[in-house]
Amino acid sequence: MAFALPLIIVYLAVPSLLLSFVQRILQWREKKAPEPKFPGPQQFPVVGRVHDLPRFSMWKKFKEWADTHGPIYQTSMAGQNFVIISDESIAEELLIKRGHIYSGRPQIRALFDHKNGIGYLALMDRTDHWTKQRKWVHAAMADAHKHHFYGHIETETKRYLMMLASDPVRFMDHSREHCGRIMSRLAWDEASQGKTNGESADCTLHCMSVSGPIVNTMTPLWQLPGPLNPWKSFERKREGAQRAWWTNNYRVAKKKFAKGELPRDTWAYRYIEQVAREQNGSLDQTKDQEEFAACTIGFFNLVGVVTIAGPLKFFLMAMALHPEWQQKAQEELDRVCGDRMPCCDDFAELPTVRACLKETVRWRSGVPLGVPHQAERDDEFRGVPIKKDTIILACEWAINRVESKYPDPENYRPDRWLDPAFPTYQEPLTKYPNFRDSQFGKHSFGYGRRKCLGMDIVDDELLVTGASVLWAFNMSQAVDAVTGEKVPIDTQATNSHVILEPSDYKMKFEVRSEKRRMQVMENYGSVADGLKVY
Ligand code: HEM
Repeated sequence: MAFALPLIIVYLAVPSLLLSFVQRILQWREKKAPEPKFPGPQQFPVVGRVHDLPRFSMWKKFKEWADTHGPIYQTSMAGQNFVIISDESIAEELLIKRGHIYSGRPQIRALFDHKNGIGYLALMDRTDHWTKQRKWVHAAMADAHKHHFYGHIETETKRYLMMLASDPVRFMDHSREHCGRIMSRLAWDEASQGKTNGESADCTLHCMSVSGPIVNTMTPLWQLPGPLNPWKSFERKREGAQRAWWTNNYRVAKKKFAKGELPRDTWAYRYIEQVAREQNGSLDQTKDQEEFAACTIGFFNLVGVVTIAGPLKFFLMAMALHPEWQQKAQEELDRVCGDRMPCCDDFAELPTVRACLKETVRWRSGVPLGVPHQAERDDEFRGVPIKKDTIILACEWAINRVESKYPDPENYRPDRWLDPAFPTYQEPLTKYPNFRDSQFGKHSFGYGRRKCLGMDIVDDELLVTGASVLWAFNMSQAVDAVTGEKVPIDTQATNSHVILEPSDYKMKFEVRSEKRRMQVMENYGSVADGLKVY
């Protein structure tokens, strides 16, 4: 790669220098007053401010700049303009009230055709494909939520508890697989694909993240010709395999539907039944129509894996580090559920458990930068012009640390959702806190036309899974066998993906009693026959 550095410099420098030279001449000729600007870090020629922006944990640098430059500031990176927001109400003004302007998505260099294509609902511009897929996913999610996901969350949680009881060391793997199994069951009646689903999601997220392929930051490298461009060939293979896998699952589901063997409580059933209805019973579809269907269901279920696995892993971490909150939540569970594993119907009676979950997502954001929006046309905000294509980042990490709303922001404080003395307290506690429609913390799920489509399942899945783990286990920090010391956990070490998971850490799970162990095993026994394991 010795040739790469001069090449990068040439690619970055020549067009940018030319552009800046021409702009200066034009400004000088027109004797224009400089345009008003938002404050922001000092910019340097060509690079803007890319040189000291870390690819990993970038959100911390954005928070640091917010502390200096305020709740809305601007910066640029190699010619791309950014507006960074660290205040919820400003984010709402731009991304909700002016959602008709700020709801595009920026180009991610290492992916093919995600803005106009059919593969990635969350990364499309507002095309017809996006409208169609978003509408379909929204309706499918709302309908499944009405039935609390048909009991599959509880069934899979019985398996998850058994895995934690028998193989606690691999709790990180079990946690992601658990989330993958639930989504794969709901999508295609194929829970056994949960592990593949998790791996596929993880790899896709790597490719779409700034911390992923270097071409996502050094974008001109993407133009290197064939043999010199490992990123393009990797992506072609990755995307091809993912599409083929989604399409195969869709076709298998279609065959099962035709034979009357596909369960009605799958998203594939919902889709195929609509096809049959619209075509007077015929299931004939062109290759493109099948691929569209496969991507709609495939991406929907892929995005639901790590988005929940990340917060679940941080929740387990928080419980290990905060025995006082673990105990409070367990007392609540013992009172409400006794010897019965918790379920969706216990929602109203478990405010402490919900507060611990909600605080987890505030304390360690699953999407710490938010998902970037892009200006679809020129605009002006507070007298400052915002040019078309500017990327708007509502930095979740910073928004979650606004002291006036979240006092003592660096610490894990579930009481902020339970105690009327805190600004984020909301009544009645039988309903709040929640993820779906709390007045506070809704920024974690984004804004306006691009708002998250998964909040319903987040409420159910995190509640049942989190409450059930607390019901079954005592959790604590691992202890070093040699020194007898607690093994420290780095709570900020993550994979730095756009949707992130904590890095591997160690902790201890002990079944709360022998009786509880028996219950965990019996629960698993009661569902094992109906579970697809291989
Ligand atoms: C705690 C868990 C989750 C968090 C914090 C979260 C957060 C987000 C955020 C910040 C966005 C971008 C919104 C914007 O651009 O303004 C988003 C979009 C999206 N989310 Fe979630 N999400 C979670 C779980 C899920 C789940 C479980 C699913 C599906 C099963 C899901 C499906 C989606 C989809 C499809 C979009 C794209 C919407 C669009 O671009 O039009 N999310 N989510």
